[in-house]
Amino acid sequence: MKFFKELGVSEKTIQAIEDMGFEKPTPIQESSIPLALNNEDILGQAQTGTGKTGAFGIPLVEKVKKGEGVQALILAPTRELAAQVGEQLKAFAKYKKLNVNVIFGGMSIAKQIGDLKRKPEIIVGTPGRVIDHINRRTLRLDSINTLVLDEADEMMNMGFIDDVTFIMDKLPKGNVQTLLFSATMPKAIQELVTRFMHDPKIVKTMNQNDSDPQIEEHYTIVKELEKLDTFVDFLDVHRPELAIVFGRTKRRVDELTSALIAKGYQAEGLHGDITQSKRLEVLKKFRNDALQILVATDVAARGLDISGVSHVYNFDIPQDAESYTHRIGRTGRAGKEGMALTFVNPVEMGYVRLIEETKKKKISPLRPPNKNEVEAARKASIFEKIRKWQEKEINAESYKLATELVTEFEPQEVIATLVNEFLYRKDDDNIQLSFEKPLSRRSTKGDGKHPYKRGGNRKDNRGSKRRSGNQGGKGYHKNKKSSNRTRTFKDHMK
Ligand SMILES: Nc1ncnc2c1ncn2[C@@H]1O[C@H](COP(=O)(O)OP(=O)(O)OP(=O)(O)O)[C@@H](O)[C@H]1O
Ligand SMILES: [Mg+2]
Repeated sequence: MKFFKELGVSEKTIQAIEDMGFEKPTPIQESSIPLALNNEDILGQAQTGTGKTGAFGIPLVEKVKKGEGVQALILAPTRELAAQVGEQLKAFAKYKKLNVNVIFGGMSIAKQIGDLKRKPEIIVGTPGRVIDHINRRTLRLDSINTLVLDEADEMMNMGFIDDVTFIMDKLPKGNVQTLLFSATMPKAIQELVTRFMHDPKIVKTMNQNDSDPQIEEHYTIVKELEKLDTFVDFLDVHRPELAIVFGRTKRRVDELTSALIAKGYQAEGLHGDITQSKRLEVLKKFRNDALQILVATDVAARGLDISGVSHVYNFDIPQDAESYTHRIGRTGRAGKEGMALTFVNPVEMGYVRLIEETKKKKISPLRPPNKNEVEAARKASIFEKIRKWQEKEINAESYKLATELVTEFEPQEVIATLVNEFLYRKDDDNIQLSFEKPLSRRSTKGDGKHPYKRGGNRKDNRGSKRRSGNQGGKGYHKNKKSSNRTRTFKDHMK
């Protein structure tokens, strides 16, 4: 393993990356940086959480010159990812003092126009808002010499391809270096991708053990009506530090979030119909450990790097192996360990097989915890919680109330009542989710075809207002077994 210096990275940038805690390059960085510095086009593939942002970001920061106009454009599929990549690039460029602007929808366009007037050297954005600025002539691409597509296969997917080609057409002809990265690169997409590049170098650092994400992968078979209770049982037994739970639709995310809150968990939802300021606020809370469970659609599947995510749950199984890879890749990052658990309706087993075939890896079955295990875990967590809470200063009012309570009731009775609420609120049978149709049965033999075609509303990330409409309203339903609405999968993506 080499050091950054040996890869041709300058002192200033090495200083910046050392400040970030990077000592040595990861394998994808080691292979990509020298090629990128040599102005080659790169198609880079490496597992989730192995430093692809640095693989394109470090050489890009090296190449860009301060004060010479807009030179690099990085496109990402979601606003949250654009914001995160922007932050990393700013950190890489700290001593070169480059100006990095992040532009995406849902935020004030006037402010972005003002920022763009100052000619940032690097722009990170989502395609929709970038096109907006091109059309308003507030962003000119004629001095761009580097284009990056992060999550390249997603950017070449149905919802984005037209926007991305529109932007590429506006770039100067001839000498733009293109750097395309993703953890997944289905064959069909790879051919498309290379058409946009000049003799690209294909860099794949997949099966190198030291960069393998350490993710323990499991599935559990569960019927739709038992999903919520089983999930809560697993949560109590696993006691995740931070967890991301993926639901198939926006309605599902809303309902699951409300149900978890009603059962006493700290949870918030993230999907394309939530206002942008709320989306950013939720993610900030999650990053700062002020929120334990993030419930999300696939909008959170790609690229997000949040340390402390110990568990990923697919409350609903994703319909293709790529989505699975990205979702579970939110844990087990930068050499850390993680656990992923997928809930599978019996008719969906074909999808587990598809994922196993594509990834050439077995996912092992896990039986739901039994009553005793759940009780033991909940009891243990009460002790743990009380010890933790006692570290905080206890409000004088609380002491006063405690005295009043024990004057009126037996102390044991008071505690037993509180414990009962804490432990058994979770078993409230009245909290139900609307029925969500399982994925349609798939042949378990594997038909050799890649089901890569997906929902047509991928653009939803950038225009949350565009598809508001009826999202199932109130969240979870009390005393309502199933509302059996027939809505298609596509209607609810993101
Ligand atoms: N050389 C390095 N040394 C130490 N940590 C690193 C290094 N490079 C990257 N990291 C850290 O590893 C984590 C994952 O990096 P990054 O987000 O770039 O992964 P990725 O490959 O883009 O993953 P994904 O496929 O999910 O987008 C980040 O927290 C990053 O700061
Ligand atoms: Mg990434």
